[in-house]
Amino acid sequence: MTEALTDAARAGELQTLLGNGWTKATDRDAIEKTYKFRNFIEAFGFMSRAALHAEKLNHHPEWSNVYNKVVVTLITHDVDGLSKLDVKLAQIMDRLRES
Ligand SMILES: C[C@H](O)[C@H](O)[C@H]1CNC2=NC(N)=NC(=O)C2=N1
Repeated sequence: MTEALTDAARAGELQTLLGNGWTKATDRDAIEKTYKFRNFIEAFGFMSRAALHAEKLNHHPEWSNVYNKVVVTLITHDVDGLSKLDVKLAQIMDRLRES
């Protein structure tokens, strides 16, 4: 069972993500980011690569795509809030975005 994000991780890794384009959702304990790409193929390529990581982690994003934009929300449904899996997937997505 995944556990809620610790206070230490909230002060550490989570703050780093919040300085890197992620924002806290206003209505629940989740983080959100909009990635913008040059075109649909690049956006969809990002989603395909992120999907493989999500499946491997058994941790899945809430997301949507319109043309060159991918809007991502990360939350751990099992704890109804953030866990270290959300931090991990956010870090992976940011890394994929740069590659
Ligand atoms: C049964 C399965 O392991 C769970 O439903 C997993 C799948 N993917 C998940 N993804 C997310 N974002 N949160 C979860 O709690 C979650 N739980």
